[in-house]
Amino acid sequence: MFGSKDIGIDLGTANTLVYIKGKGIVVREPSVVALRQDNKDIVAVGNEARNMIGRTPGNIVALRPMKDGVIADFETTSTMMKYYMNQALKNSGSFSRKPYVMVCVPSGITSVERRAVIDAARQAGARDAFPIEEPFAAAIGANLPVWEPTGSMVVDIGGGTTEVAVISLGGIVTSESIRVAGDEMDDAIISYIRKQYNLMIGERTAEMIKIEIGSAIVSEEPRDMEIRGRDLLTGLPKTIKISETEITKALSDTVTSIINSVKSTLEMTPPELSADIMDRGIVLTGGGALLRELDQIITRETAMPVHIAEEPLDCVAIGTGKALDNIDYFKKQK
Ligand SMILES: Nc1ncnc2c1ncn2[C@@H]1O[C@H](COP(=O)(O)OP(=O)(O)OP(=O)(O)O)[C@@H](O)[C@H]1O
Repeated sequence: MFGSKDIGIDLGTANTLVYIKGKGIVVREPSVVALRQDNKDIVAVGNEARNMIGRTPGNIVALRPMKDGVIADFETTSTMMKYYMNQALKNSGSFSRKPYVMVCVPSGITSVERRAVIDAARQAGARDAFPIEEPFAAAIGANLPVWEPTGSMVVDIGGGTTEVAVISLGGIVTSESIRVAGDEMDDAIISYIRKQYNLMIGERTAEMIKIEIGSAIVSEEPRDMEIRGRDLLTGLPKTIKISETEITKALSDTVTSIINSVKSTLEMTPPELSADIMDRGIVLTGGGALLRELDQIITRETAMPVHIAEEPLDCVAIGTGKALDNIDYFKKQK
């Protein structure tokens, strides 16, 4: 309909993105909320709240309400979603009618929580809201032919979960979801550095190390990096130098879990669809797809071609938005 601006929301455990039909991604912020502990008043949302993680005074807490793929704090999650929805609606001018909203929710949430997210979207001004499964949205966003009778395999590596799915004819044929993804990589780096150097580092430093020198396979010229933390023996701040080789070692268990999940999904895939995947290759989406050499190690271990989607961090949001083109399909499913 002319003038309609339906909305797709990727409510991710690490990042929340809002996509408006015809405009693209209009909100891209971390899924973080800072709350006053006594009365639960919201102090900050998104980037501002993220900068407070590990730095809040006693009465304020900065939290990720969906960390680990489950909604730990449901009310805060709904408030955060409404906040981003309103922000997106405000920035996009007037509407000829209330928008339809497609929400991609973490796969770990229960059906009750799923319904509550949909209700929250309605309260925030949606004409109607529909849930969409994460790997399905990721595959649409990666331009895979999900509606056709051909097998496509997507591996979405987010913050809290890795979702592996084979899709054909508009449905998920086989899938696996594991609670191992970007956050687990950060935790592995934190515990490696604590064990090896007696140095305590925070989540944000661990993520920075992963992005700067993390790799699934050690490169020919391994890089290194200076990091700061708190010496557990003296209690004082300390700077050390760590190498890519060490971080690759720290990440190896996480990477192996992701590879095993891809392998077991392939084992469950009907042969005709496996042949299609062999032709087209496995597509990686989500921020974790950006870990250096992850595509190479999956190719090596599965003997399948592997590609990283264009803009892997945006795939789910774009797919959620594009799914609005097939709104009738989702209405029928509801
Ligand atoms: N260059 C990079 N290398 C490795 N990891 C990265 C890179 N950039 C981002 N990440 C990681 O990607 C993760 C976030 O990805 P994404 O935004 O796709 O997750 P999400 O959709 O919020 O989470 P989920 O899919 O679990 O709901 C974080 O763990 C982040 O550290």
